[in-house]
Amino acid sequence: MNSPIHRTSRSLLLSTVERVPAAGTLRPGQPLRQTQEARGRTIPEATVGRLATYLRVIDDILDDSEDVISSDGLARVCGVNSAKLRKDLSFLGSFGIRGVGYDLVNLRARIAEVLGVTEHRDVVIVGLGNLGHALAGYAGLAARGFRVAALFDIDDDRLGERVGAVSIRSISELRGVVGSLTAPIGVIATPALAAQEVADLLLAAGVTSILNFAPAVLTVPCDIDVRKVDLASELQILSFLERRKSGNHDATTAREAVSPGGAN
Ligand SMILES: NC(=O)c1ccc[n+]([C@@H]2O[C@H](COP(=O)([O-])OP(=O)(O)OC[C@H]3O[C@@H](n4cnc5c(N)ncnc54)[C@H](O)[C@@H]3O)[C@@H](O)[C@H]2O)c1
Repeated sequence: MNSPIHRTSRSLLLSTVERVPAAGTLRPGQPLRQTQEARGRTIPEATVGRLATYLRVIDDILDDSEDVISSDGLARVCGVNSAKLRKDLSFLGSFGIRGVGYDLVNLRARIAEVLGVTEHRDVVIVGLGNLGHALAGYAGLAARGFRVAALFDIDDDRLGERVGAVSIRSISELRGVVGSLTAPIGVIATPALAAQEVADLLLAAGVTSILNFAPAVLTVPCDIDVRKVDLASELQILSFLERRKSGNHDATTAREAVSPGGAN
């Protein structure tokens, strides 16, 4: 692979943006209008992370048959302050109904569009051990707009085993199966030593977004997005912040550096 550059973080370019009418002019159920104005606006990565939280919370609220909520109320249930929520949502357009609150149906549609989950997005999981099984069987994926489209493992003993509605296939089938999907996200749940090899297979099959659970740094071209999930690192950060509570100066001054988003 030419000029490999490892990437784990960047701001996200909002390239297919439409801007909705100004606050007070949007009625519940009114379709969003497209303008040129917001094309190319950059959404900070921390905001994107919080948008996912807002989407989940809005789904819960809509399940309770509420379709309008005040800005303070939405901020409270999302666990952020209302200034931050308003700033985040300003990247999407305006959804406020003056004196009433947010139109949740339109707001949900807009967030889902920005996150690319208006239709189910395919996910393929490689490595169906303990973690892979848990991920593949996680009902929350479907609820949040993702479809487990294919499962792959190198272990012959696992082939054909069903996890939910999907059978585990041989890793040798990955290229053909994944190549037939539309913009799938690849999830790596193999041992660390196999992670780079698996990433290379996913890239060769056309995958451009990878969620890596293996404790390994992946080398990928600069146009590939890699997100890493590391439970142990998160625990280490909490451990670090725990020191802060006991008055440790280093932890106090570095808090912003480890928790820039602060949404969760
Ligand atoms: N990010 C986190 O928070 C977190 C938490 C737990 C585990 N992990 C990591 O997730 C990975 C999986 O953990 P686990 O407990 O499920 O391990 P596991 O040993 O139970 O499962 C690993 C699976 O990967 C398969 N595999 C190995 N090489 C492969 C290859 N080249 N192609 C396809 N499949 C391959 C194995 O056959 C096995 O089924 C490990 O790297 C572990 O360190 C991360």
